[in-house]
Formats: sequence, structure tokens, C-alpha cells
Amino acid sequence: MIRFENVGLRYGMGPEILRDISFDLPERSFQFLSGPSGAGKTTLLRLLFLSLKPTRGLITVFNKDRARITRRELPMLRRRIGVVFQDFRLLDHMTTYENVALPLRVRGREEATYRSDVIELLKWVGLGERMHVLPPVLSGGEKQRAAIARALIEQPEILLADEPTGNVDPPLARRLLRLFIELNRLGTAVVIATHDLGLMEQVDARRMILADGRLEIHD
Ligand SMILES: Nc1ncnc2c1ncn2[C@@H]1O[C@H](COP(=O)(O)OP(=O)(O)OP(=O)(O)O)[C@@H](O)[C@H]1O
Repeated sequence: MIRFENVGLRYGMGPEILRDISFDLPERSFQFLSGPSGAGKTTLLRLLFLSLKPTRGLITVFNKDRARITRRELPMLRRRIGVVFQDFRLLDHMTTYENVALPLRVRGREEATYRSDVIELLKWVGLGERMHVLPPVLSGGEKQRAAIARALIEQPEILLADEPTGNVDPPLARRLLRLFIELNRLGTAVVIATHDLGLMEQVDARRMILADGRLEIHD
């Protein structure tokens, strides 16, 4: 689905943060992306989400060359990639339900066509009782699950999650991990950026480890 070939990335005139990164992200795969703080995990996720362009090398996304993707094509492709950001990015003046429904509303869909899907998804992430409250009232773990639901509402083919268990206690982290595993069983490829070793030990999954700008892959 996504392929990197000798990809390099530097911000401005700074040093190369990522060097010669090559890997394939197969359909329905499950992988952790790990490495020390500052190793470039978020940067790699931004390349995967098409919000950054590589400074060298080739990225192919859904059989398209990243360098040839036009601005107009970007929203269509991004819809196929769900992202859970480290800081959630929920809108505080909208309820949980409205936050999750927003991507569909923005696309001009009538509420009657998606209402039951949003409610079902909120129940699936365990927020059935919290759908009418505003994000400032939600706990960290609830915000995390609202952000996951929003990333999933358009049924993406890939889910990227940046430190999804960073702010939650171990039982909730396990619950979130079960949610990602279930999602993967249903057919979505999953990439979880984390430096939580305990989390990675719970699943026999591919590990992509960034260190000194390079990527090591342990299948
Ligand atoms: N917009 C930017 N401009 C310049 N440098 C940046 C920018 N974003 C990140 N960097 C630098 O790139 C390097 C990698 O950052 P990145 O956030 O990708 O790492 P990370 O592995 O996700 O870290 P953490 O685990 O702490 O979130 C860091 O040295 C960081 O300072």
C-alpha cells in the first residue's frame, strides 16, 4: 500500500533526520514504530500521512508516486489514511459526537446518512455514554478514544497512531491495544508509534525501529 525507497528527510537546512529509509507497508499489516525520543517517529508518520515530502528518495502511496501527487488529489488519498495525533486535536466547542462526525460533515454528507455509524463507532470505542459531552470534560483516555473514533469514521485502509498510550494507565493502554488489534482483524493496516516496550511485548507484531536516522525492521 505504501512503499519507501531510500527516503531521506531534513527540515530546512538542518541535518538529515531520516536517512535511507526503505520499507513496505502491506495491506492488513500490524506494526509498531519505535525508537528513542527525537528519533523521527512523528516525522515518519507525517511522511506516511502525506503532510511532508521527502527531501530524497521515492515514496509510493496507493500506487502513486508521492512526488506526482497534486494538491487536489491529497484530500482523497488522506481519507484513506486515518491518523490519531499525539495531542488529539479535538475541537473543544463541539461534542464528542460532533467531533467524530466532523470529517463527514465537512464532506457535505447529510446527518441522517451517518448518524447511526457515528453512534455505533462511539459505542465500539467505549464512549457510548460520553457522546454528548465536550472534550474538556473527557478524561485523557476518553479523549484518546474520541480521537481514534474520529480517525476511523471514514473507514481508512491504514490507521497511524502517534503514542496512543502515552497518557493513559496500563489497563487502559491494554484496552486501546485490543481495539487496534480488533481493527486490524477487520482489515485495517495499523502503525503504532510508541516507546512503550511493555505495550510492544503484548503483541507478536512487526517492529520498525528508528535509531540514528536509520530504520531497522524486525518481522
Ligand atoms: N518542524 C520541524 N522543524 C525542524 N526540526 C524538527 C521539526 N519537527 C521535528 N524536528 C526535529 O526532528 C527530530 C525528530 O523529531 P520527531 O518529532 O519526528 O521525533 P520523535 O521520534 O517523534 O520524538 P518523540 O518520541 O519525542 O515524539 C527532532 O530532532 C526534532 O527536533
